[in-house]
Amino acid sequence: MTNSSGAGIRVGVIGAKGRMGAEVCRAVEAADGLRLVGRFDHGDDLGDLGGADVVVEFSVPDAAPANVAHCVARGVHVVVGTTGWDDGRLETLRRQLAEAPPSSTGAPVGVLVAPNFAIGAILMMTFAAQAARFYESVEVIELHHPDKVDAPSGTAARTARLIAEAREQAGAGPVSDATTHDPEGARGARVSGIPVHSVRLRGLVAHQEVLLGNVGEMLTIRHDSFDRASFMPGVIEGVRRVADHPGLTVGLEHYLGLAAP
Ligand SMILES: NC(=O)C1=CN([C@@H]2O[C@H](COP(=O)(O)OP(=O)(O)OC[C@H]3O[C@@H](n4cnc5c(N)ncnc54)[C@H](O)[C@@H]3O)[C@@H](O)[C@H]2O)C=CC1
Ligand SMILES: O=C(O)C1=N[C@H](C(=O)O)C[C@H](O)C1
Repeated sequence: MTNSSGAGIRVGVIGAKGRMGAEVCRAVEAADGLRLVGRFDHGDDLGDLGGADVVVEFSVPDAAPANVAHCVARGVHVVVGTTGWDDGRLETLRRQLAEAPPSSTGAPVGVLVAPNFAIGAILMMTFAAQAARFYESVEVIELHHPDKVDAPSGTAARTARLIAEAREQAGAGPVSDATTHDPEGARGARVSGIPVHSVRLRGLVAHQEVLLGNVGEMLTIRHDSFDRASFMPGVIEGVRRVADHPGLTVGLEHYLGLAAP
């Protein structure tokens, strides 16, 4: 995509003072054909978004829907990494997109909501969904830095959802679990029927294990982001390609040819 002035893609970043937003600003400034035109954070007037063609949104779950709606209402494409997009929020966003004005090039607006931009994490989710129907038991353990405000992680919620969908399509039953007494919630959360456990530990960045068990065997699929640099190639790919994907796309796998048919 080039903008109507042919000067490459103008990019705005919301949540620009945060851990991810600051990293995204650096990555955009270093990327060929992208120009950083606006940095926005809590309390800033988003206004015309600095004239951006594409906005990258990494703020907090409670703020992201309004920020994205602001962009969409102005015909600006959005790449969203912020978590918290449950079905209700996604449905509202679909309606907003249906009523949105066209982008500066006249094309319909595109929004990419991606729970995780790291290629390994996307592959982990894909592999977990592929494996899920072959195993009696599946559990997800996500491990993050203790400054994270939401649990379970967006990646874990998405993984559980993909696993549950794959199992349902294959006619696999619920995961085995004889627990009837768990007053402290030691068995974790249930997301789409899949147990999910959240660890918060100083020193960690973003990590996840999917454990799949059968009689006499276990398959472990693990991904580790040791540095937020791991998310940047995916974010930049999203910025470059979001205009070619009108409407709402959930998951970068759809841009990479990795999505299940
Ligand atoms: N999709 C992905 O690959 C990844 C997603 N994330 C998600 O991105 C989000 C941000 O994560 P971090 O950067 O670690 O958090 P952070 O707390 O470091 O940064 C959030 C930033 O948003 C700002 N903010 C708060 N309210 C705002 C508002 N109303 N408008 C604009 N800015 C506002 C804060 O001041 C802060 O600078 C989280 O939901 C996290 O789970 C994080 C890493 C990777
Ligand atoms: O808050 C984080 O750090 C991360 N958030 C995303 C999530 O909740 O899945 C992506 C990654 O795990 C890092």
